[in-house]
Amino acid sequence: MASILLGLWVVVALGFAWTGYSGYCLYINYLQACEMGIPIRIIPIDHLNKMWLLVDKQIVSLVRRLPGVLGKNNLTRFNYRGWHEHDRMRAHDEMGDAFVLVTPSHNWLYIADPDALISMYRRGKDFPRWVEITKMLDVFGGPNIATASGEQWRTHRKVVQSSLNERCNALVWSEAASLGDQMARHWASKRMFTSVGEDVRTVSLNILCKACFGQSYAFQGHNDSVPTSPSASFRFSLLTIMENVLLILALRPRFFTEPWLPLPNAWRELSKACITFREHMANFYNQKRRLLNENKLAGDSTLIASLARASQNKEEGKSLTESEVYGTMFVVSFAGHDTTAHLITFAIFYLAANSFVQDWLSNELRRVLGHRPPQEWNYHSDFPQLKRCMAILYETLRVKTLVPEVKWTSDRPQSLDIKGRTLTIPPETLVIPSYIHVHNNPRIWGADAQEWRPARWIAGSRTKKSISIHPSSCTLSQRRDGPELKSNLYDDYEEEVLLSPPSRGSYLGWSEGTRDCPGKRFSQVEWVAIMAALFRDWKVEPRRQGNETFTEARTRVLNFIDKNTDYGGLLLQLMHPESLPLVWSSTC
Ligand code: HEM
Repeated sequence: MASILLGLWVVVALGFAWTGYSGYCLYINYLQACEMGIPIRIIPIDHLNKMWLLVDKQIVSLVRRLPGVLGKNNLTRFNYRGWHEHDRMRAHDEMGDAFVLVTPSHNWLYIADPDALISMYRRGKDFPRWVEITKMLDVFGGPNIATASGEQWRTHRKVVQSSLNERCNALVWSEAASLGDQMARHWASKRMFTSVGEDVRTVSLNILCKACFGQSYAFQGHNDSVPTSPSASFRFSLLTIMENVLLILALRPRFFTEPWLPLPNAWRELSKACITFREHMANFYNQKRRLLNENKLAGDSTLIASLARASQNKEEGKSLTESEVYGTMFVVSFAGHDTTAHLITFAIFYLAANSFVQDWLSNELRRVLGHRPPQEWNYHSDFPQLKRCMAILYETLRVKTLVPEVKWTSDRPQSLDIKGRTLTIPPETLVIPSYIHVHNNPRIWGADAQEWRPARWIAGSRTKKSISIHPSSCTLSQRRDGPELKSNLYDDYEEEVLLSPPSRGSYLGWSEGTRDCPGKRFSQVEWVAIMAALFRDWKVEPRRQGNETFTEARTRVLNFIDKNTDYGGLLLQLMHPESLPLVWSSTC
């Protein structure tokens, strides 16, 4: 009894001590934030407190039920993952181009001025990535390309970039076209389907496995897939890990593999997945290392071959440890497949709600690809012509920017000009590009900035004069004056030009500066080939409910996208796409 009381007393005392210490840190951070002279909001818990990450939304939704200010305050507005997705433009509209959220751990400075952002990206040394956030990704080894900094990061970046080359892109193209085609046929065989989220993830993971790890898998639809072969189990283990990524990042894989812990069955499955994933990574790596030692790796430029070479490199500053190799394999798997997959899922739902955009897209696909089967599509000649496919990618990533970024000032104060005023930012301040505000700003994108309208990225003959100089010189009104989609008037294909973003700093989908996304081209090639395979000969619609008209169904889909956009794990995604059934049919 005495020991229980003592235990309770210790817990309560620790609770008080922690609260007192948090309050003190919050006060110090508040004083520092005041020095910037910009609007301030105070929140009690840091966004990236690991335990908070697991329960933030549940707790906030409970607190919201309380009456008055108890339920409506800074905690319920700003203190959970993805708050900005729900708040949209409000915060910056209320507080201007820069404001700060004060937490006990750090001050979070949000910036929405594109000029200030681009100058921040250009000064990569003054505003490096805050690797503490990505360090969570060192779960299967590391440091890796996403978590290292300085010289160590440069070595990682060179290795990864050297393998994500044009040869890799050509491989991505043919694999994506073939798998996209298999997926389209699978959906057509069901006609009504709900597995878009899982199937698209399978396809994008298979492409990544082929292009980066040299492992080829045929498409298997969701529920049809049983991990029968050792190779397929790699894919399943990675998918299981991705689905539970937050749990793994918070508790680490070791927790799940401790045999003596009484874990629920679902967690035991996760434990198996972690072990299997590790075994596969080791097999892939050892296989390449053996080939390298036997001088049989020449001509293999896959990521895993480059990693094996780097691990055997004896030159100082150019070699990677085995743990770094595994860390990079995991991070590239994570960064390279969920991103594209979530974006394609959004696009399929947008297209289901916009049949005239599907017609616009398939006109281009038929003109460029004719009746050629996917295995005859050519990366070098076909890909650059599929501008409408790219427009749909740019537009989807504009309205659904998946990857949140965090930079910081490290151990020094930094100054940054924001709309003609120089802001002095204290050391250790986190700096967040407010991409939602930048990407939805009507002053940059026009009055319809909040709408998903891919044609804004295409300039046609009516804008020919300005586009013949340079696409990015196209003005806002010329962008708005793009091809009239609904009537499909526009057949003067020769003159279509894919536009660049209106100005630097106005489009942040793949980030900017030295730490931008090295997989940008990979994802573009993958996207275009999948879209081509899906929409040249097929179309998608929402399954109608009762006597619902097309317009009513369209509104339902658009509302569904709005309501279900959230951070499931670390990325923005469409939650529960399976709850809105779609119909897939041939247009031939
Ligand atoms: C549409 C798909 C994609 C989007 C929107 C995207 C976006 C981004 C963004 C915004 C960053 C910077 C994150 C930060 O600063 O914290 C990033 C980094 C990264 N991305 Fe992507 N990405 C995509 C696809 C890919 C693919 C296909 C790969 C690999 C095959 C990849 C590999 C990486 C890696 C390794 C990094 C870390 C780079 C570094 O720290 O130097 N990404 N990505």
